[in-house]
Amino acid sequence: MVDEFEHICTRKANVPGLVVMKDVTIAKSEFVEGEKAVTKLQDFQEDPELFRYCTLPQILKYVECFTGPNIMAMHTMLINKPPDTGKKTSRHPMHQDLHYFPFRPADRIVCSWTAMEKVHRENGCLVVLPGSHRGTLQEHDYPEWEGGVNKMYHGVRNYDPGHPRVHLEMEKGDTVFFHPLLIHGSGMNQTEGFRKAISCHYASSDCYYIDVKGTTQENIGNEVKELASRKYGVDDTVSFQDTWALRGRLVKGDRTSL
Ligand SMILES: CCCCCCCCCCCCCC(=O)SCCNC(=O)CCNC(=O)[C@H](O)C(C)(C)COP(=O)(O)OP(=O)(O)OC[C@H]1O[C@@H](n2cnc3c(N)ncnc32)[C@H](O)[C@@H]1OP(=O)(O)O
Ligand SMILES: Nc1ncnc2c1ncn2[C@@H]1O[C@H](COP(=O)(O)OP(=O)(O)OP(=O)(O)O)[C@@H](O)[C@H]1O
Ligand SMILES: O=C(O)CCC(=O)C(=O)O
Ligand SMILES: [Fe+2]
Ligand SMILES: [Mg+2]
Repeated sequence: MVDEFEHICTRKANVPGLVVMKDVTIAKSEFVEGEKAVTKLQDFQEDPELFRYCTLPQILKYVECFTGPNIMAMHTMLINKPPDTGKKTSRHPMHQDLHYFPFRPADRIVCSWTAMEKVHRENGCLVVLPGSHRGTLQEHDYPEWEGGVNKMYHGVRNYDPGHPRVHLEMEKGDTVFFHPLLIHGSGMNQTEGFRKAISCHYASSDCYYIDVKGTTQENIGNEVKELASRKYGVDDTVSFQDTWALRGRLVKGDRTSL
């Protein structure tokens, strides 16, 4: 999967629908080539080699406990957290993934996140607020960071910095499964290496879409729709829900609703 990542970065592989995202400070500075420019690959569901991650039986065994037998891969990412440029933009603000998802119920959604190498505090491991998955969805917005923030890196507004945190230091291949309401983020990468992880958000295909108009999710819904119209030229008839229905891919069972 590391090889496939490199092929994508050097354009030896071209994957329909895949979004290659650069760190904001790297994108706005001079040209950086290949994988060193890439912060994250998003939506690799049409890449056979990377999508193999989403179908691994040793992962689905646990996913099925939360989703039941009809399992959709709704969101796929390969994160290549770069060495921080000094602006602290390699951080990911504390957030709840449910903010991005116009479907419910939350308990039928689960994320698997696998370390592709040793992750620790120095290279920016995941940080979680234990127990926060028992709360509700919070208001999210861009954090006020001096050095800039990556596109769509919304964070929880007014979260309690005094809440206990747990740093998830992991060995290569270790996998964490977490609830979409769990407040989490990741720190700066203070090493010279790129910290790689691969993840998939699964949901039961029996989940249903919700309308985010008038909710705290309206801001991200509008941002995603703007991106879809800029990138694919689609008009306003393509909804926030549609952008998810188009990207979601069945991994097991039947596609009943999503
Ligand atoms: C169907 C579609 C669906 C998509 C849905 C995604 C939903 C995901 C939800 C789930 C999320 C789960 C949780 C999460 O992971 S949250 C983080 C998720 N982030 C994204 O999904 C980002 C998606 N990608 C984009 O928005 C675009 O590809 C960006 C904007 C990144 C590049 O744009 P484009 O491809 O057109 O490239 P360009 O080279 O022409 O640059 C244009 C301008 O943008 C500037 N720029 C470049 N890089 C960045 C950056 N990192 N931050 C800020 N700005 C950036 C660049 O300097 C230039 O500005 P200027 O110099 O003109 O001022
Ligand atoms: N959708 C989910 N994704 C990830 N973890 C989950 C999800 N739903 C529940 N969990 C976690 O799985 C474990 C079992 O959950 P369950 O709700 O069955 O038990 P519980 O006794 O209510 O525990 P808790 O009070 O910690 O939630 C708990 O640790 C819970 O936090
Ligand atoms: O890998 C990380 O740093 C966290 C990424 C994350 O939480 C997300 O993209 O939703
Ligand atoms: Fe997240
Ligand atoms: Mg419970």
